[in-house]
Amino acid sequence: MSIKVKALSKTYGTQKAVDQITFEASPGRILGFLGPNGAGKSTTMKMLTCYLPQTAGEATVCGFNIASQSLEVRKRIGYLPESNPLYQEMYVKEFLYFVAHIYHISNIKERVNEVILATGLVKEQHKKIGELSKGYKQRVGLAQAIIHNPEVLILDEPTSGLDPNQLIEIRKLIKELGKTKTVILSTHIMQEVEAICDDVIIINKGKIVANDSLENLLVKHNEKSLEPIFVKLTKELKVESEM
Ligand SMILES: Nc1ncnc2c1ncn2[C@@H]1O[C@H](COP(=O)(O)OP(=O)(O)OP(=O)(O)O)[C@@H](O)[C@H]1O
Repeated sequence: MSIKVKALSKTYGTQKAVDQITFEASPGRILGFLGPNGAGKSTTMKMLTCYLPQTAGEATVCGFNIASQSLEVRKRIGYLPESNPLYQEMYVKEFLYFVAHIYHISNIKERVNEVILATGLVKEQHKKIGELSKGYKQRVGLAQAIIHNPEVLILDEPTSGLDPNQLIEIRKLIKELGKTKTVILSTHIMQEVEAICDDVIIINKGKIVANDSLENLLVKHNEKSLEPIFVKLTKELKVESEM
């Protein structure tokens, strides 16, 4: 297991954003992290990537503790945050060189060219990031997440804003990466999970309400697709009683 999460919680003031979640993720599998708006997905990802300290519980990434060994954890994780903050004034290639320097990558020129190719940025590599379309900015975000060849990839809504052609390309790339790495991705697109994920966690109001392989989940709920399962497990009780 490269990610082990045990009773991890995050409280903002009095609100429990993440409430004692426990799960594991292993290499060679892609884990889809689903939940309605505000369920706690981004908060969980921020804790796993050491951007946010947990309130309680613990987690390890590749055997390193997220609270006490954050440097070791960060070395092994590639993270695409939800808002994909990029330096708008930098050129694509310049930015990737900059990130590669931070990670002390030895063969920088070769590696930057590799990720530019892998993320389909060849034509845009000499543009300023601020001048790119949303989809291409997303690709730059992915490129910076994989540049140090991390064992674990945490991708917060990696395909949001992509056109259907880009979507297919990026999903193909994530699927390829998932063959050897541990990938956790959050998305609101159920078809995306069905297309690329091996395992599924559904989180609702900070608590895990489903944690299984995609296959098992469909069998257990006797459904052919994920959407009705998601709705059943996350709908408001009020709505339920009205039906
Ligand atoms: N910095 C913060 N301060 C206070 N509350 C926060 C903060 N960040 C998130 N929250 C709250 O924590 C809860 C979980 O938010 P989070 O962003 O983790 O949800 P999410 O599942 O990623 O949602 P979405 O699908 O909308 O991106 C929400 O109720 C949110 O308002």
